[in-house]
Amino acid sequence: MSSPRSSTEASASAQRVDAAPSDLWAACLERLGQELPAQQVNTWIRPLVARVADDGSRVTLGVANRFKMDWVRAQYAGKIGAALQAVAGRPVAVELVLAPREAVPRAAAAPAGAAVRAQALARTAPVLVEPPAEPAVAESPAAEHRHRLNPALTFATLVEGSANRMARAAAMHVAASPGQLYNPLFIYGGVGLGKTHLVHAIGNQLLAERPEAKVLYIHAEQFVSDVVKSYQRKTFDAFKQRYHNLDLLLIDDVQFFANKDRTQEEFFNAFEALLAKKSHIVMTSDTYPKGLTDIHERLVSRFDSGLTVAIEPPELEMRVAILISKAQAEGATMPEDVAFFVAKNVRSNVRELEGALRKILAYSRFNQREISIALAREALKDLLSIQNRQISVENIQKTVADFYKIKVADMYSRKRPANIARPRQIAMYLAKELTQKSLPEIGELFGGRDHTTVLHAVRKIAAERQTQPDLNQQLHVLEQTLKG
Ligand SMILES: Nc1ncnc2c1ncn2[C@@H]1O[C@H](COP(=O)(O)OP(=O)(O)OP(=O)(O)O)[C@@H](O)[C@H]1O
Repeated sequence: MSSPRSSTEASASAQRVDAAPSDLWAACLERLGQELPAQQVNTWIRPLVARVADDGSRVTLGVANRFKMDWVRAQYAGKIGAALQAVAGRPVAVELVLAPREAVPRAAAAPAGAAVRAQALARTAPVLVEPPAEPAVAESPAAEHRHRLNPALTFATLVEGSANRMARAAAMHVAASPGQLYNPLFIYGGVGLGKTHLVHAIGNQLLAERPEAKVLYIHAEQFVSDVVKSYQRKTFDAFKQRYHNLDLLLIDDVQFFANKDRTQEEFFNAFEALLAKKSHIVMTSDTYPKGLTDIHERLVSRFDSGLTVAIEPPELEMRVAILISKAQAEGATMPEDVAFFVAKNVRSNVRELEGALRKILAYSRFNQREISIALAREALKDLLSIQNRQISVENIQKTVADFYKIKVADMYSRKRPANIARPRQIAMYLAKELTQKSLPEIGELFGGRDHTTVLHAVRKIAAERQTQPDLNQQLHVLEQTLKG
């Protein structure tokens, strides 16, 4: 378990040093080390190549590439400025610049000379480094290509499991060879299952290999709003310039294009232009292409013309692996038995798992207690009681009966026509998935059926879900409805 945050906060505030210019960056790193998780400091801040002005009024930080520059600026510039001010005892200007390549060599390249020393020093010990041999190049906003990627969402931080194996493999293929196979790549699945994470990972991977690639991540709603603005301002040329010249377009939640004819037309144009120049398009949606409503057929058929892959809700073991890995990233250790306990109780999606983990970590830090099942139970008290209250077999039977327009009484009846038997099997499957009830208990609640009948239904629906997108989609809707 990580040490409680409160004690480090106390020592951080006591550590005002009025550092001399030559020690300023070292002191700043030390302070940030107390305020932020070690992983963040080591990944993003320690590798910066710092140059402190002689009078200590300004610190210039060399960043390896634009991508890192965007992230450091958005996430850490404010914190770095505040830490510098705290340790210097007066405001210190912070400037981010692109460091010449040789000042911050890429890991793969053989490092040489002063630049190596600078980087090695910057990585291992918080010291003031010499100014780079060549003047640093301040980034010009005009030259900056804003890809809007979140650098934290990478393949490395995406846990693999059977739920996302195929989508992940296809995504990695696209990142390695964009414009070739699987174009467009269409990824669909329920809420919070990692679609956005996966598309960011594609963009981040491509940029890591080819920093000059023109990559854009955009949410479909933002695309809609760009179309509207271009319409109002009559700036469609600029719009085309922006979207038609990309190497990789990552567009999230295309179901938002429904009923927006002009947007669909512009997207169709961008789509055709990008495919013609062998650029890659990756889309996500909450449903498979033919399940999209109010989107023109010509667009739907194009969505489906490359590879369409689903991301399923993660199975138990994958949920456990995600919890353990996310806890580790936060600098905490989650014992396996606790991870199993949480994963068994939080089944819906990864976003909810993350929420549960955050609660447990905060509860543990606040109370200065080790993470255990008892602590997790207390931390998740509200969530667990809501779940227990909401998902009952009766609730499932009613929801499924409503959805398929049959009578609730048919859930217990002996009737066998397919339009009744199938929803009943679906309800049994959901009862097994979403409640803690045993097979015999479920059988009892379905009109006193044998547990083998329930087992047969559960296996049948689980298998069909893998091969029938329609059924899978209906189950997603039912699950989301039941989980509220
Ligand atoms: N396999 C995974 N391993 C690690 N983290 C994951 C995984 N899947 C999802 N996550 C995390 O879960 C959270 C939700 O994922 P994400 O935003 O990608 O979901 P989504 O499918 O795009 O959801 P929505 O449809 O609501 O936009 C993110 O913080 C993401 O990093």
